Amino acid sequence: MSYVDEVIEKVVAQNPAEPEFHQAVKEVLESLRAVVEANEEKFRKEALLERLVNPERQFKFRVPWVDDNGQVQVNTGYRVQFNSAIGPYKGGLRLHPSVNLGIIKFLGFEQIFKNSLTGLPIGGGKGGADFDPKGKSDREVMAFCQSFMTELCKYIGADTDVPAGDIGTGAREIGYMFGQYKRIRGVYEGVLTGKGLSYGGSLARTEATGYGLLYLTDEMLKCNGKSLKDATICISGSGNVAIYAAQKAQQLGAKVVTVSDSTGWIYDKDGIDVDLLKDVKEVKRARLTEYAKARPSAEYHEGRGVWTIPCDVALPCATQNELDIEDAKTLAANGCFAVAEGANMPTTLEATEYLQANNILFAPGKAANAGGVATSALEMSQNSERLSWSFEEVDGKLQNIMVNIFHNLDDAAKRYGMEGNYVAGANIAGFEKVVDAMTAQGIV
Ligand SMILES: NC(=O)C1=CN([C@@H]2O[C@H](COP(=O)(O)OP(=O)(O)OC[C@H]3O[C@@H](n4cnc5c(N)ncnc54)[C@H](O)[C@@H]3O)[C@@H](O)[C@H]2O)C=CC1
Ligand SMILES: O=C(O)CCC(=O)C(=O)O
Repeated sequence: MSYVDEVIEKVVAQNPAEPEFHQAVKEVLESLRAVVEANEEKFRKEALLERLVNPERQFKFRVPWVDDNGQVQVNTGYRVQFNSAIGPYKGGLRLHPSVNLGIIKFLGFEQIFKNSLTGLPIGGGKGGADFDPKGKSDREVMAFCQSFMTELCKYIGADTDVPAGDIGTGAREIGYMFGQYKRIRGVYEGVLTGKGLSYGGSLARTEATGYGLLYLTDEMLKCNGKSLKDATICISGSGNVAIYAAQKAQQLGAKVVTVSDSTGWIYDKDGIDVDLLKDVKEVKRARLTEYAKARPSAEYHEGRGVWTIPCDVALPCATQNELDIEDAKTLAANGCFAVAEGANMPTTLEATEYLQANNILFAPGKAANAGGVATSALEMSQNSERLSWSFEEVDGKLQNIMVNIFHNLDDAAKRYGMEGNYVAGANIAGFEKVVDAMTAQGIV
C-alpha cells in the first residue's frame, strides 16, 4: 500500500467519528501523492505524514457560565495546537453549537497549509466551543467569553498561540476575551487578533478575508482570460466574510445577487445593498427577513437555494460542505465559470472533483480565504512594534499577499504537471515550506 493510503487509513481508524477531519486530510494527502512518492522512503522513515496529521497538542475543557435567569450553563471548549514548524500557532475560535473536536481538527489542519501559503511566520491552530452566541444577551456572551478565556489563557500568548475570530466570534467576543486575558495574565500583548482599533487591532482586518477572496479571484480570472467586471456573483453566508466579499466584488464591477444565513437566503435582482446588509447583520444581529422587508427588489426564501441562481462566479462564504454535488451540477449547467471558497472547506470532495472536471476554475479556501489570517499576522507585527499602519498600507500588503499566493499555487501545480489544479497547487505549495521547516528542526 502506498504511504499516502496507509496514512489516510490510519487517520480514519485512529480518529473515529471525525468525518470533517478525515475529509480535510484526504483532500490534502490525495493531492500530495506526486510529492510524497518522489520522497517516499525518506518521508516514511521520518514518519513525516503521521507527524503532520497528529496535532502537537490539543486541549478540551469545561466552560461553565451563568445565564440571565441565574441558571448555570456548561459548554465544551477546545484549542488544537496543530503545527508550529513555521511560527506560533495561529487560527480562529469558532463559537457554534455544531463545534466538536473533529471540526476543530479539520480547521486546524487546513490552517497549517493556509498559514504557510501566506508567506508569513505563523503555524496552524484552531479552537472554539459548542456555545451559540445567537439570541444571547451581551452579558451572557461576556460571561461565556470570560469563562472560556479563564481556561484558554493558560495555553496561549503573543509568541505561543494567537487565536482570532471565526464563525460566531467577532469584535464583541474578541474584546471580552482580550479583557479577561489581560486581567488574569497581567500582560498587555497581541495575544488575539481581530481586536478593536482602540486596543491594538489592525485597520482592514475586518474587511481582510472578504477583500482577500476577491483579490485572489480577480487574479485567477485575469490569468485565465476572464474578468469580474459585469460578472454576476452568488455568495452564500452573510457574516464577516460574505459581507466584505460582496463589498469588494461590487467595487471591482461585479453584481452580487445572493446572500444566505442558516435559515434562508436572499435573491436581490438589483444587487445586494451592502450597507443595508451590514446594518441588518452587524448592527442589529437580525435575520435576513429584515433585509427583504427593507428592500423591494429582494426575495427571501426559506432553506437553502443560493446555488440555483444562475451566476458567473460562486463564492461560498458560510460553512463546511454547503456546496454539494447537486449544487455543482446546477452551477455548471447555468454557465458558472469560477468557484472560490471564502469559507473553510465549503465544497464537498465530490463537488470539487466535478467542478474541476468540468473546467470550472476552482480556488480552494486555504488559498482564497487566507487574507484574513495574513492580515492577522500583520496585526501581530504592528502589535510587536507598537505601531499602527494606515488602511491603505495594510490593504496594499493584503493585495500583494493574495496575488503572490495565487502565483505560488499556480506554479506549484505546473511543476507537478497539474496545470490549473489549484487545489493540488495550494496543498503542494503550503506543504513544501512546512516540510522543509519540520525536517530542519529534527524529529519533534
Ligand atoms: N472571519 C474570518 O476572518 C475567516 C473566516 N473563514 C471562514 O469563513 C466562513 C464564514 O465565517 P465568518 O463570516 O467569519 O462567520 P460569521 O459568524 O460572521 O458568519 C457566518 C455566516 O455563515 C452562516 N452560516 C453558518 N452556519 C450555516 C449553515 N449551517 N448554513 C447556512 N449558513 C450558515 C451564518 O448565518 C453567517 O451568515 C467560515 O467557514 C469560517 O471558518 C475563513 C477565513 C477567515
Ligand atoms: O485571523 C486568524 O488568525 C484566523 C482566521 C481563521 O480562523 C481562518 O483563516 O480560518
